[in-house]
Amino acid sequence: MITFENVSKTIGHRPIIVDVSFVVPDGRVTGFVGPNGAGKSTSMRVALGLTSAQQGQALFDGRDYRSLRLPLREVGSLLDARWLMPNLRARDVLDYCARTQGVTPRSTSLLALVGLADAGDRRVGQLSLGMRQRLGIAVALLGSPRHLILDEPLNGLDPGGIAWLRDLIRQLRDEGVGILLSSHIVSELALIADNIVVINKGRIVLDGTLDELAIQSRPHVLARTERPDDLAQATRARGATSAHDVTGRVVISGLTAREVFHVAAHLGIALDELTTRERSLDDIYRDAIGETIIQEGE
Ligand SMILES: Nc1ncnc2c1ncn2[C@@H]1O[C@H](COP(=O)(O)OP(=O)(O)OP(=O)(O)O)[C@@H](O)[C@H]1O
Repeated sequence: MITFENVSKTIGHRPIIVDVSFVVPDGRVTGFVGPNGAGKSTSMRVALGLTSAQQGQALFDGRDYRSLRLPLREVGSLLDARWLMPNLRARDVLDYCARTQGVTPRSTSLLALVGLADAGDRRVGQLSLGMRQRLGIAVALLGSPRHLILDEPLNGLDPGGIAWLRDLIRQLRDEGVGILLSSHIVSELALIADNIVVINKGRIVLDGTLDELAIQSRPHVLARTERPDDLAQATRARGATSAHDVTGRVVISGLTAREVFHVAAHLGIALDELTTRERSLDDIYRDAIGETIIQEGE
């Protein structure tokens, strides 16, 4: 298990991550999502001992990364595939990392696993971004680690590569590996993650299983009328929550479309549009990061 315990990091006077706490359980995929600059990479870099935090700690089964004697055997990571030495051949990168980490070299089987069987003799600098991502994943898997930290691993992969990596991640999860996987796109994570942790402006703003988040997906009724304030007020009087979206529609939760229709009819409010919208995981995410299109009514 990976545990982030109240991790805070400031650069200059600027808080970069603030009191970050969450758990990456074994045998689960934890999706780590947030907008650009939210603090995902910094949290991962703190965990991997690449940068220090002023407060708190991240532990792998209770141990600090820097205290691990042969880290590659316990923690695999892919932060930025551009770091890979450009002049080395792909096979040599794997052999070099294996030798320095006390891990049995198995470059041929790993290159095959990540779909680079024919590229082992090519220099890293000649590989495409997607191919370097695949090589980086091979490096992460060298020591058959129990924990994986993957920063935007789907970047640069073509649709076939994305499907391949999802399958590989599921397979590793089923073998008991605890995987922390970052992305900007929550719907992309929903296809693979068991848990979702949302970070925004350096703070964790949502943390739950996909099932827990699904419970929050209450449907909304959207109504367009020339008397939006009257309709919003009338539905609130019936115990609903109502707001206006940026297109001027009234957004009502807590009543069905049929009930909204009756409220409007009772007051003689003409409706130009009445629809029900499920709240997607993306809506919940956007609410959490304060990007929702819904503005609270008066
Ligand atoms: N070495 C640094 N010096 C100054 N600011 C930094 C440094 N490293 C990161 N930051 C700032 O910290 C904030 C968080 O960056 P971080 O890379 O962790 O975000 P992120 O969520 O991974 O973003 P992205 O999705 O764009 O990769 C950003 O505002 C970034 O500019």
